[in-house]
Amino acid sequence: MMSVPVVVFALLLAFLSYRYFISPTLLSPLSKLPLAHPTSSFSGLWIWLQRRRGRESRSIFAAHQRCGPIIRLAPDEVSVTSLDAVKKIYGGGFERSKWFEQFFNYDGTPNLVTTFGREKHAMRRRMVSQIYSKSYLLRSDDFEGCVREVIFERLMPVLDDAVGKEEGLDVYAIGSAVGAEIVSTYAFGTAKGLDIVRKGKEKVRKTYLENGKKKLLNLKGAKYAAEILEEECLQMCEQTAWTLRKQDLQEEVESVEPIKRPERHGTYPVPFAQLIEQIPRKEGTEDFREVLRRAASEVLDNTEAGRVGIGIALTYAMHELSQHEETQLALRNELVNVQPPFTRSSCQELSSLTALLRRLDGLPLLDAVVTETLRLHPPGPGPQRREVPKGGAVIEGRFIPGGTTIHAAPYYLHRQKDVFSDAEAWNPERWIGSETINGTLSGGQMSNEDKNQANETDINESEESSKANPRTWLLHFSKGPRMCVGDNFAILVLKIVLAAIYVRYATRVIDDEGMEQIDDVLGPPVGDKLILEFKYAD
Ligand code: HEM
Repeated sequence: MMSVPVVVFALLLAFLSYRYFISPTLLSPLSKLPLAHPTSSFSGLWIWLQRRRGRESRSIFAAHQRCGPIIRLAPDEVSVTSLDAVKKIYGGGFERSKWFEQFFNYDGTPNLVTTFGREKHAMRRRMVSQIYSKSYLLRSDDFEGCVREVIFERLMPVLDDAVGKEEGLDVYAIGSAVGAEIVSTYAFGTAKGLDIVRKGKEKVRKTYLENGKKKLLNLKGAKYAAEILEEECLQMCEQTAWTLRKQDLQEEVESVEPIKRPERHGTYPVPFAQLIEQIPRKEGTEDFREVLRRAASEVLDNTEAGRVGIGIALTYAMHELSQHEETQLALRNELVNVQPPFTRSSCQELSSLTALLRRLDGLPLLDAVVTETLRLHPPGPGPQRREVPKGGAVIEGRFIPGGTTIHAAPYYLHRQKDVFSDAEAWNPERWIGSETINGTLSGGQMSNEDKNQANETDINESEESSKANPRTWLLHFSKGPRMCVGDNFAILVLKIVLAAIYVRYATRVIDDEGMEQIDDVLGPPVGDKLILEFKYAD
């Protein structure tokens, strides 16, 4: 006769073996999928280790090359590389996985990234999608004002100062600062938004960038850094709200007793004004402090997206151009031929910057440089996690149960050998003459809504015709209803900054040690810097 403890132990062992080994390995619908690693069916250890060692995307890519377009990484995690699967997951609007909860700001105050649930998300997205659309930006005096101030009045003197200096300039730092500042000034107006780019702001710039890095990469002191950034952003919200209120009061007074209206100081805070007007009406929030916190959570997330996304893309575009002198010359040639001329001296005096932005947006080589940089060096190269909806879904002919984490990643979609020849080479030429989702080469100006439709069409293309149109494989802004809402903003900013730089300066590498991208969800340079030499172009 077995004693009671032995029976209990045996039952427990049987239950654990069933729950954690037999069921996931033999009975789960996922058991038919190829395994990224022999242990993937019953353990998440392998993929956890790859993540810890900073080899996530490279390891998953290698596993796909061995095992095909759909693989199991862990008992409840699947990765895909086929376009059909991407269409279903992202075009079908699968929810973001709980992993994204780390992007809440202010103790769980949501923003667009962390708004779960289709309807709630669509409602928040409608508040901002129009003011970030290309058609809006290219007609906006406020966007033009931000570009003029941040790029021509604040950035250019810093670059002029770097000319001829032996120590060169850290382009990763200044590019990240430009990315954050242009989003922040659009959100709060040039008078109240971030001011970290210009000469004399080196100390605040360094502190801001360090706090951003600590928060995002969860480095030592991340919590404290996050609190500082949150407090700073909330203060900008409070000051901007106060300015808006003063303007309203002023207008009330003026309508009774007309007096000369004072000049408005700086640009209008477009996204912030939109958020504080819409959040109470659409989300039913009466408490003004809560409205401010929600607006701050949104703007802080956008500003960080600008710092990271625009910062990384700018760094790699300039690194590649500094190594490809012939492309740098061809780009300058394209820029100096823009009519009316967009030359070194006319930059600051351009009477209509918007007209210039439109022309720059239509330049083939500039567009190709940006697209190729985002293909080979996507700022977020890693997996874009989604959750299979309740009831499950059929992906690549396999049934995937509801609740499974599923994803694709730009890193391996952008390296498909049968789509991109010589995929590891930076070759902007591959995009010249190719069709475009953003409508840039055809000179069109699509709104976000137009583009979402184009994206749908693009999502509905067959695998065969998609191979002929490599743009359909690009995932750097994701796809579908949860794709990046700032994509047009980011592309326009990248184009105007690169144009303003390369029409005026020539750059050369001084120190590019550690330029490989961190292999994680976000991919800044491992060395955390890129030092370039600046010279005035001939
Ligand atoms: C080159 C620059 C940028 C890149 C590569 C980029 C990339 C992305 C990607 C891949 C996503 C989807 C992430 C996922 O679901 O897994 C995303 C979402 C988002 N991005 Fe960007 N982004 C960039 C710049 C910006 C900027 C400047 C803004 C500021 C407005 C912004 C705002 C957002 C927001 C709000 C979302 C969430 C959209 C939603 O849930 O509906 N991004 N971005």
